[in-house]
Amino acid sequence: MPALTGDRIRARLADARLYLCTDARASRGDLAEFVDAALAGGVDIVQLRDKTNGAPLEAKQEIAALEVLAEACARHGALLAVNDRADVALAVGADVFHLGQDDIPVPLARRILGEHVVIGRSTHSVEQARAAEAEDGVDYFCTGPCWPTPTKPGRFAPGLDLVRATAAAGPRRPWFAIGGIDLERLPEVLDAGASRIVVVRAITEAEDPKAAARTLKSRLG
Ligand SMILES: Cc1ncc(COP(=O)(O)OP(=O)(O)O)c(N)n1
Ligand SMILES: Cc1nc(C(=O)O)sc1CCOP(=O)(O)O
Ligand SMILES: [Mg+2]
Repeated sequence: MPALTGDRIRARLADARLYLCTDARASRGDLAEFVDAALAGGVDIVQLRDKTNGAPLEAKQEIAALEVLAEACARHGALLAVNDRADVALAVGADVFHLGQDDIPVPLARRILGEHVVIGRSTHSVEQARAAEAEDGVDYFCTGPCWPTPTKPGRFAPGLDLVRATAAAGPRRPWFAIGGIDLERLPEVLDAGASRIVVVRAITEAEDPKAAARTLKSRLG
């Protein structure tokens, strides 16, 4: 179970604007410094998403990296997210659990995690976004990719049309635009109607992750 109650996690989710997915940075060996910088720059939610070799991390490595992220998130008052694996989310007391269209069904994740953990869903079409908005147990969803991205190779990009359609539907749940977003493209994403974003490379590949996060955050209102 997470350290915070579900109500407090959901209140923080409602205020969240900048969501970072990072790998474990095994080749650089700087995960603790990196995440500290990103959080100091204003990242609200950090997810460990490591598919570096096209496959997920072994559970032992995943948990070790999540412990590093958990300590930093607690210090900065940010939310910790786990991708794909409900057992791992439970083990590390994650605040947030993220599910794609091909991952375990939301009711099963809820059965494992209980009511306190926030559950998010990836969506790639208007129909999927509508379903995520309506499905019991889903707290937030993401729409994308806004642009084709090497971080998720082979994933068809519905583009900003999906962001526009999602915004026009006026979802009650928090939702994030994802995929190919960086500082230069951010104005187009905001113009399309998103107010929350998920990024990977815009911060993980930045020379100065703190400055990159701070600049993105400052444009997110
Ligand atoms: C916040 C967030 N949004 C989308 C995704 C992508 O999830 P999924 O489609 O299941 O793909 P993988 O990341 O598991 O490869 C995400 N992880 N996080
Ligand atoms: C992990 C992921 N999921 C996507 C989706 O559309 O669901 S796009 C994506 C990768 C986003 O990486 P970057 O910010 O480096 O383009
Ligand atoms: Mg997944």
